Amino acid sequence: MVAKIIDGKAISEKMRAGLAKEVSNLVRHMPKPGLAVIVVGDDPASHVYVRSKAKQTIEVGMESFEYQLPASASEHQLLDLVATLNNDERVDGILVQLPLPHHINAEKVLRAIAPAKDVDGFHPLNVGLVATGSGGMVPCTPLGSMILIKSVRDNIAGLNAVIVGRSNIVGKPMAQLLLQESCTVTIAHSRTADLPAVVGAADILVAAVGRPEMVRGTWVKPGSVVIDVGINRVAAPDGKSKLVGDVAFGECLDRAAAITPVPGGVGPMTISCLLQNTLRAATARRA
Ligand SMILES: NC(=O)C1=CN([C@@H]2O[C@H](COP(=O)(O)OP(=O)(O)OC[C@H]3O[C@@H](n4cnc5c(N)ncnc54)[C@H](OP(=O)(O)O)[C@@H]3O)[C@@H](O)[C@H]2O)C=CC1
Ligand SMILES: Nc1nc(=O)c2c([nH]1)NC[C@@H]1CN(c3ccc(C(=O)N[C@@H](CCC(=O)O)C(=O)O)cc3)C=[N+]21
Ligand SMILES: [Mg+2]
Repeated sequence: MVAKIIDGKAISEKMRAGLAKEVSNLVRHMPKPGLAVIVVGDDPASHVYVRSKAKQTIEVGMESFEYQLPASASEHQLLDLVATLNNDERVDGILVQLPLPHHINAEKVLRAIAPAKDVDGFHPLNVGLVATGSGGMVPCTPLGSMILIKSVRDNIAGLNAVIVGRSNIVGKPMAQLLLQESCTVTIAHSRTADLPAVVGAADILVAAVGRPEMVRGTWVKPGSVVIDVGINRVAAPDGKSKLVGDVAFGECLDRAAAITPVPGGVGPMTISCLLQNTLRAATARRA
């Protein structure tokens, strides 16, 4: 078997072309949808993401507002800025880039974002709505991963889905979406006994661990769909660095039915889903 490589970059570009059309229709009768992104501190990786988010936001015809606070910014300052943006009519979506510096309580900040503007889907109200299948803003990375799964499998009901990783931003919401689609869902984590055996039962595998190429090809069930969420920067032979996922991609090519690459898989989908959530927030809020 030769795995189909799922082209997240191409699918995300198509999504944005569709969003751009919708936005151009919308702005005939309302102001441009706006996305505000707040970064605290000067982590270079965060800046790369935030720049590319801003660029793509503008490309689909929306307004981008960027806020940079120093690493020394207080929790109070950040909460103040969130409150200002909650009340800013031009702003439909608010994203606070994670992780935050340790002296800031991230949970408190996420709860301060107006749920209607919570385009990350991290506010407890949206987490609850998604968990009960009652709507709510769906977190971007799981949403994008689900679109990639659907691009290769029409009906996933009854399939065994295994997620490695139980974070609030990827693993847990991914489990909710797969359960909603009637998969039999297993969530594995650092305390899981015999991870290779658990992974080996997966018809759909989602790896969201943050450990370069931890999932080996021999673990993967033949014929499965492999979604690699991991983004890990590692040293390359040429002395530079490169991105690799949480899955040993090359080892899976003759086992999996389909697999996402890193880069060019889930990452670009995350940003397109963020823009989709922003458009959704704008239409809902201004209706
Ligand atoms: N493509 C994209 O758009 C995005 C990519 N990412 C990437 O996805 C990866 C995961 O991110 P995130 O969810 O935030 O990470 P976290 O660090 O929050 O969570 C990692 C999870 O992996 C589990 N884990 C760690 N080591 C092992 C192990 N040896 N065996 C099994 N499970 C293990 C942890 O278990 P435990 O809970 O027991 O500690 C934890 O649940 C990262 O590489 C990140 O960069 C993240 C967000 C978006
Ligand atoms: N509040 C919040 N929401 C997030 O959604 C969020 C966050 N904080 N903090 C950081 C993580 C990570 N994340 C990525 C988004 C896009 C790519 C992406 O586009 N990656 C490209 C490669 C980019 C490169 O070359 O560095 C790819 O995989 O092809 C990666 C990672 C969103 N996150
Ligand atoms: Mg997101």
